[in-house]
Amino acid sequence: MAAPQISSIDQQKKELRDLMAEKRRNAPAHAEADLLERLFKTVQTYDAPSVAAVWPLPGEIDLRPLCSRLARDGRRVALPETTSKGTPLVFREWSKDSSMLAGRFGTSHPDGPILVPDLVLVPFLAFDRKGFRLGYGGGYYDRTLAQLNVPAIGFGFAFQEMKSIPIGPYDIPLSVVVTEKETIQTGPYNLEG
Ligand SMILES: Nc1nc2c(c(=O)[nH]1)N(C=O)[C@@H](CNc1ccc(C(=O)N[C@@H](CCC(=O)O)C(=O)O)cc1)CN2
Ligand SMILES: Nc1ncnc2c1ncn2[C@@H]1O[C@H](COP(=O)(O)OP(=O)(O)OP(=O)(O)O)[C@@H](O)[C@H]1O
Repeated sequence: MAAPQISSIDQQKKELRDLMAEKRRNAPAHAEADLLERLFKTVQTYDAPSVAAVWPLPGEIDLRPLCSRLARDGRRVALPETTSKGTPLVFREWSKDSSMLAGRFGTSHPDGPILVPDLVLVPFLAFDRKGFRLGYGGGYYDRTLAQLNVPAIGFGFAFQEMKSIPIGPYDIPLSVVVTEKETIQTGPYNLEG
C-alpha cells in the first residue's frame, strides 16, 4: 500500500509542533500571570461585547482566571466546542456557574447557548511577527476566523516566536500577538478592531 502523501508544509508544521510542545513544558512560572495581565489589558482596548477564550488542555496556558475577570468586567465570555473535523468551531456562552461538558480531543465546552464572539483569543504552539501561527493542525481556527471575520488576538510565550511560520493557503494572520513580554501589532485590524 502506498504511504499517505503529506505535503512539505504539513511535515514542517509537525516538526515545529513537536519542538514547541517540548519548550512549553519548560516555561517559567511567573510568565503566565504576566501574560494574562497583558492579555486582559489588550482585550480592554477592544469594544467587543463578547469575547471567545479557550478552556485549557493539559500543558496549555490557563485562561480560566482571565475568563472570570472578563466576565466581572462586563464582557460575555464564549468558549469553543470542538466540532467534527473540517468544520468551524462553535462558541458557547460561559459563566462561572456553567457546567462543562467533555468534547472532542479532550477539550471541554460549557453547557450554554451558542454565542457568536466579537473578538477571538487564539492559542498557538508558535507564531511569527506577521501574525501567522501554528496550531494543533486541525485547521479549526482558520476555518472559524474565515467565517467570523472578527479580530483575533493570539496569545503565548515569547519563546514561541519563530522567524517565519510556514504558511498554508488557508492560514489567516492574527491581528495582535500578546506574550508575557510584549503586545505585537501584526494584522490589519489592529487596535481599532
Ligand atoms: N484549549 C484548547 N482548546 C481548543 C483548541 C486548542 O488549541 N486549545 N483548539 C485549537 O484548534 C480547538 C481544538 N483543536 C484541536 C485539534 C486537534 C487536537 C488533537 O489532539 N488532535 C490529535 C489527533 C486528531 C485526529 O484524530 O485526527 C493529534 O493531533 O494528535 C486537539 C485539539 C478548539 N479548542
Ligand atoms: N478555511 C479552510 N478551508 C479548508 N481547509 C482548511 C481551511 N483552513 C485550514 N484548512 C486545512 O486544515 C488543515 C490544518 O490546518 P493547519 O495546519 O493550518 O491547522 P492549525 O491552524 O495548526 O490548527 P488549529 O487552528 O486547529 O489550531 C490543513 O490541511 C489546511 O489546509
